[in-house]
Amino acid sequence: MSSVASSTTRRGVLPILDLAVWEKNPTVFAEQLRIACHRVGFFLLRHDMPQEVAQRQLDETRRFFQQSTIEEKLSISYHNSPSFRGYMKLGVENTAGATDMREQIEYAALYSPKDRTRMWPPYERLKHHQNPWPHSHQPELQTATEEYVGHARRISDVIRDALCMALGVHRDTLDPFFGRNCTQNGETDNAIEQEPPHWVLKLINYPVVQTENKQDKSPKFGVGGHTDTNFLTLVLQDDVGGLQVFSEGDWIDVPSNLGPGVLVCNLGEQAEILSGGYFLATPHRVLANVGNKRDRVSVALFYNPLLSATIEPIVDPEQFHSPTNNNPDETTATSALKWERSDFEPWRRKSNAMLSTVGDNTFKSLARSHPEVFQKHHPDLKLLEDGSVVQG
Ligand SMILES: O=C(O)CCC(=O)C(=O)O
Ligand SMILES: [Fe+2]
Repeated sequence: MSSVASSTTRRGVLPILDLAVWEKNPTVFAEQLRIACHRVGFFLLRHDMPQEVAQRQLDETRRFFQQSTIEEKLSISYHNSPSFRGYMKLGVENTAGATDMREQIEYAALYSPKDRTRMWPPYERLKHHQNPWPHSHQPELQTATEEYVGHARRISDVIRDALCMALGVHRDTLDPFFGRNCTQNGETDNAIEQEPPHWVLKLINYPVVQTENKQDKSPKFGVGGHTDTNFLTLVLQDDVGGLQVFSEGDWIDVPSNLGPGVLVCNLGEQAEILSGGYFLATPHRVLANVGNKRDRVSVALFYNPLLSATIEPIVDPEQFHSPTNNNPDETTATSALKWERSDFEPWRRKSNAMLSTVGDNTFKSLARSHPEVFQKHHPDLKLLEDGSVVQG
């Protein structure tokens, strides 16, 4: 086994995978991925997009947050978007009851132009044909981001195929959940693809937090501990650091000195369910940016299936045996892992049980996180305690 794969079994060290291995030998890559996703749920990925594309994405993101006036930022406010897209200022999001110390812009997949104002099911209303770009003062943000998303989506498609191989099923098994084919700029080619996977992109800024009031001992986070609800997340980060992963009982630091040629990847709850629990949706958090000289910038692509897809296991957890590895050490490690998995519970939101249809779950999460946008744009709907959305 290569040194890359063996690093996957070292406690406290995040596995590092290389897409070049997938190109040369998909079986070897799938095996490394299987171990990473079963044991850790997080891995670093040397990717194959041009590094300039990734660097430009970070630079344009930083420029937006550092150089725009508040009026320019608010000109693309998510308040004006029925599909919850646009700029969110510091303090509007919270995780586990604490305010996240970050500001962000949220973009998402593009769909065919159509009036979806009062459509049913409500998730149809998330399908927009436009994202709010800062055209007047930073048109480069759109160009950079669309190019970046095209690559990040293509890489996500590859990882999806590799995850199928890792589970011992045919590599197109997940196609009905995601559709196939995407164009370079992340937009839909309707001739080939009726509906795109519902990717969401967050451009995030974690401002330097001044060490405030000594009396206030409550820990602050850029984003508090959580598991992602989507299938796969790709994070491009600058070199400031602060991202941590909960693995084998400890919070471990994600290295931030590897440059824009490396993406941080993690699996979300949809991948855990689709794999019958074999892959982990691992808790992670970002420490508040205290004591650093610069803001931290990251760009997270949340790769989701089609909004209409229903998430259920594609492998039978009872029947499932590791497809390529019969090593008894691995079996022992796996049973230990199952026990440790209960440690994740504090970071799973109990009140936030996953709804099986991707669109229902996505709409519920957005409506819960942004009640004012929900009320403003969807006054005909009500969000019930259990997460269902009803008319009236
Ligand atoms: O900014 C990061 O590095 C990660 C952000 C994250 O985990 C999230 O937004 O879900
Ligand atoms: Fe996350």
